[in-house]
Amino acid sequence: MTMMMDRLRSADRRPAPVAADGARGPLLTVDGLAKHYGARIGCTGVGFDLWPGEVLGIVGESGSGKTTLLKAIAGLVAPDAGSIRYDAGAGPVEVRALSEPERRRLMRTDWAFVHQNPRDGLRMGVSAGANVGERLMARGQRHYGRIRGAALDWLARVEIAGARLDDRPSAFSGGMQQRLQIARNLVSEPRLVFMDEPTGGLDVSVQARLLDLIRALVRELGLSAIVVTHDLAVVRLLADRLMVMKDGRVVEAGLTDQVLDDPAHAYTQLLVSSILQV
Ligand SMILES: Nc1ncnc2c1ncn2[C@@H]1O[C@H](COP(=O)(O)OP(=O)(O)OP(=O)(O)O)[C@@H](O)[C@H]1O
Repeated sequence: MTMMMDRLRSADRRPAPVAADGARGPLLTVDGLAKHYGARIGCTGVGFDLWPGEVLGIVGESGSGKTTLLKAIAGLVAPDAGSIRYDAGAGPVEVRALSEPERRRLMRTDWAFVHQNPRDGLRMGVSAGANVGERLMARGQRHYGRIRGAALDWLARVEIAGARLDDRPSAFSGGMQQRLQIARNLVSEPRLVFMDEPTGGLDVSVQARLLDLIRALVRELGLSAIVVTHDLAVVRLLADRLMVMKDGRVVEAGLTDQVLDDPAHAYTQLLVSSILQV
């Protein structure tokens, strides 16, 4: 299995893009990552590289381990085994070896996590403006006018009227809450964004608009992202590369169009054909 994954990784590896900050090589390198819940496998033996500016999609049916993998990488659940190396430009750092304050600082600055349910990623008791401004304050920004200006700017970028700045997220629709969560996450200019079913649970028309917005922001900001979804249309639109998971393991990986148009693994063929038949 490991050999197969190594082969997949080297086969789909593209020349290293050079990031704006001059960093070369993968932004993130995951190796042998595993998380068990008692005897049950959450995910196991997962390895991949993520290059600067690249969007990686993780697909698979319910229970295949997508969310566990995403949270294990992002440090929201503790992995049992494996390594996660992150390179912000000064050389790779083993994330699992960071102290808790260092890891939290990484999550507040370089990394961001967009939850499927905006309630998990927003503070529902404070205003939209405070939700967006908070991450700037966490990065040391203290100037009220500048924080308010940045919050207004980001509300506009996610298509929320500036007049809603002082409203609480509970007064927003589901789609607006998700856009606010995205603004809250992107305002601090993270390099790496984790997204767990970012369009899940929304009406189809709202999903399409949100997907367009995410795609535009990812391209405009040159973000690297890992996007978990069970929706192949989402990865088709967003992801450069794809990993297909089944029973906690990666069964296929490659360029998105290649995997979707010419799936090698029987399980991926089933996933693709079941979608096409809908
Ligand atoms: N907190 C938990 N406690 C025990 N088992 C868990 C827990 N979270 C996930 N699991 C199990 O780990 C496996 C992978 O679950 P996970 O939620 O990562 O899959 P998923 O692909 O994200 O599914 P979905 O698309 O439904 O969210 C499943 O067998 C699940 O039952």
